[in-house]
Amino acid sequence: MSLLEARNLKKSFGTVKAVDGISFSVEAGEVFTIIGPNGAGKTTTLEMVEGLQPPDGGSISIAGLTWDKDAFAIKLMIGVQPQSGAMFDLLTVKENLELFASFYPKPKSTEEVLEMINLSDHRSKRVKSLSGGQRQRLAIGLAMISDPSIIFLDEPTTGLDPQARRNIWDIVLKLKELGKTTILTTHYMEEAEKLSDRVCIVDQGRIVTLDTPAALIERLTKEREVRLTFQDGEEAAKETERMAMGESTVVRTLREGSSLKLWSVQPEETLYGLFGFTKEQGYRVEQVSIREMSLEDVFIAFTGKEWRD
Ligand SMILES: Nc1ncnc2c1ncn2[C@@H]1O[C@H](COP(=O)(O)OP(=O)(O)OP(=O)(O)O)[C@@H](O)[C@H]1O
Repeated sequence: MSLLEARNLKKSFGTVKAVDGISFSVEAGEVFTIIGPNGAGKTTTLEMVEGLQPPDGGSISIAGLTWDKDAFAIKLMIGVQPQSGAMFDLLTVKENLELFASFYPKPKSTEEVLEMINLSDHRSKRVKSLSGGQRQRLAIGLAMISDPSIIFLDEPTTGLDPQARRNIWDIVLKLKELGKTTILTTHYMEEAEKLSDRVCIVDQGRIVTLDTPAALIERLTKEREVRLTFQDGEEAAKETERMAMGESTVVRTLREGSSLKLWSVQPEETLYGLFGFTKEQGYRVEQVSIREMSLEDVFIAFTGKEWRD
């Protein structure tokens, strides 16, 4: 049995089907990420699993327990990152942690949490004077203060700069090292790819696809984009394009001035052939790259839509 099972969850607001039959299971120790564009239904899904919104249909079980029968026991097992309005602005970081700790029978030590969220040096700062990234780290600290086995983080990095985002990633990875299970929502593909054991891509209230990031990328077409830029300008690019079009591994080409893009089913082999040709012709190649596929490509392949962060 999985640690958490959500089956056929549904939730509508008026005529909007926010969640339209979502099912997934999460294993102990996993970082499980729900990713999707704005309005995809991530928060609604998470809030139903967290017991904050009743589903219109479907079922949720956490360690075999259900919200209608075992709400108290589930609340002791899970930690939910509070919305920033739930923190006390005039209290210090440490005081907020101590206050939340007092709600639980066996909380984690405040010192240990301060260390985990890297706010030990800011323990005496009032919450109102924290930066956006520090507030988010405190919110994660508040989610872990009860020492839960499952931690829910709803878009913990939205609106943060890249460094602040990475600091949050470090905390998620530390939680994983401690054997905690983390359920995360995000609309940053890079984040989902870096942190998650498995990713569930949602769009319009439904699961588009669900698997490990590597397996999702592997499922994509075998075509890879190869780019070359020539020092010798347009003529070299044109001639190399003509040669490439004759290669059986090359699917299509696109040239812009002295830059050439081509899509190959065997990019390394194509490159050997191209280099043989350019050397023979005496063309100097300035830049070469093979573009790796990402989760963003998975989203585009499954939905036919462009991804927008
Ligand atoms: N309380 C509510 N009342 C009315 N409509 C709602 C409510 N909560 C969510 N919705 C609608 O349900 C849909 C899904 O919203 P949800 O917040 O779950 O998406 P999301 O994927 O978390 O989006 P975001 O990334 O913008 O937070 C949206 O169309 C949203 O407008």
